[in-house]
Amino acid sequence: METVKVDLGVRSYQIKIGEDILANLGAYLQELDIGSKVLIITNPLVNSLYGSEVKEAIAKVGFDVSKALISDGEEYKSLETAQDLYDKAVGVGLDRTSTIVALGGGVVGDIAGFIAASFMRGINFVQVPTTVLAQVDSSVGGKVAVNHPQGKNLIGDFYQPKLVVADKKVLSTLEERELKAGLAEVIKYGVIWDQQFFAFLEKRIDEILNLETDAIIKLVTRSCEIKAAVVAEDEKEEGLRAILNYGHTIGHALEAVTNYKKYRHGEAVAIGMVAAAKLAYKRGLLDSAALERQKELISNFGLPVAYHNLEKEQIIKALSKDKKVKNGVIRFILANQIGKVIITSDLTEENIRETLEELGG
Ligand SMILES: NC(=O)c1ccc[n+]([C@@H]2O[C@H](COP(=O)([O-])OP(=O)(O)OC[C@H]3O[C@@H](n4cnc5c(N)ncnc54)[C@H](O)[C@@H]3O)[C@@H](O)[C@H]2O)c1
Ligand SMILES: O=C(O)C(=O)C[C@@H](O)[C@H](O)[C@H](O)COP(=O)(O)O
Ligand SMILES: [Zn+2]
Repeated sequence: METVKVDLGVRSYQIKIGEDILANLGAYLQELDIGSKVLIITNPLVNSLYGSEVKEAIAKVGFDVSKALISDGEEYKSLETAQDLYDKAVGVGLDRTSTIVALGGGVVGDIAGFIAASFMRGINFVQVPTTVLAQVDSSVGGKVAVNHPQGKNLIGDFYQPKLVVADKKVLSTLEERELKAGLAEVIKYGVIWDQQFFAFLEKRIDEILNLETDAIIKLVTRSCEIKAAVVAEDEKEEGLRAILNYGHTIGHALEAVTNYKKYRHGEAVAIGMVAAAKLAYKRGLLDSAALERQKELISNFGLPVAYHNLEKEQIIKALSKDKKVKNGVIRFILANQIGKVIITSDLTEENIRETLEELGG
């Protein structure tokens, strides 16, 4: 088993990564300083696949375990769903020593974390991510949130889990589209931080798409190491952490204008990364070879590199809701080579319009 530490002083925690480790979950929880009540938050699909195994693993060591199910889909990462979950938390009698376990992808993790952060002003939180995206990104770093109809993750907090347990085994049941969507965030790490990792991804496309254990464990571990390093340096996105938003400025706008229904988060980020690479090329930051390498890797992982049938002006309007906007100015994360990015607002509206035009399919 691999272990990655997220170094945050008293809020430090471990990410355990391995194959077939879910059965040990109860034992891992026993190592934490937590009370007897545990509420697992999951959705019907993940529950049908792993709910019993996880509940049993936790209950067999003596915890008092309940479960809450939320509807499956990004559109349910909402305040309405949160209200149902608060009702459940009160109903099963959680107290300040209780623990919420998020069992699912990023949607479950983000909303379960939001409940953990706010219920009784904060109770224990453990992430058991079951998608590639959640294992490499959303379960780590403490961004918890629900969406507002006009913008992604507009209501949320920074609230760290006490533990993350990523079991490679559960990825075998993922739909191909979900597997590929998660790989967009993995490509992101290569572009923002580690050109060798980017080259590893270019070389191991088939093994990764076939979920070969060595390649996947390496991919999840390296992604978590990079995210942990960034978060340890800037937990609350006062500076550096914004680089984890590479591809998200336009990506989030695409999700919002399509009511969170047309694109998986990773797909929108994939298109957003192509946009960011084109913008960087136009600004003379990035050479054409590095632009092409990004486009090619995104496309080789079966991810979209353009959008279709959307109004450019609507996307531009949605950009103004981005959380990186400061005093009305949009900030972009742009690469100046594979493995290095800068945060800049030095872009004209013309640059953005032109790029959206080119990406418009
Ligand atoms: N907090 C963060 O730092 C952060 C980072 C990246 C993304 N996110 C958020 O994460 C969300 C996207 O997460 P996602 O891509 O995991 O989507 P998701 O949570 O919607 O999961 C995708 C689909 O896979 C299913 N699923 C989950 N695990 C499965 C398994 N093991 N086998 C079969 N099916 C399974 C789910 O039921 C769902 O239908 C977005 O809301 C995004 O904003 C948050
Ligand atoms: O952890 C971060 O920081 C990220 O930006 C990771 C992103 O992949 C993720 O989608 C995040 O939820 C976006 O955050 P937001 O603050 O732009 O909503
Ligand atoms: Zn993301």
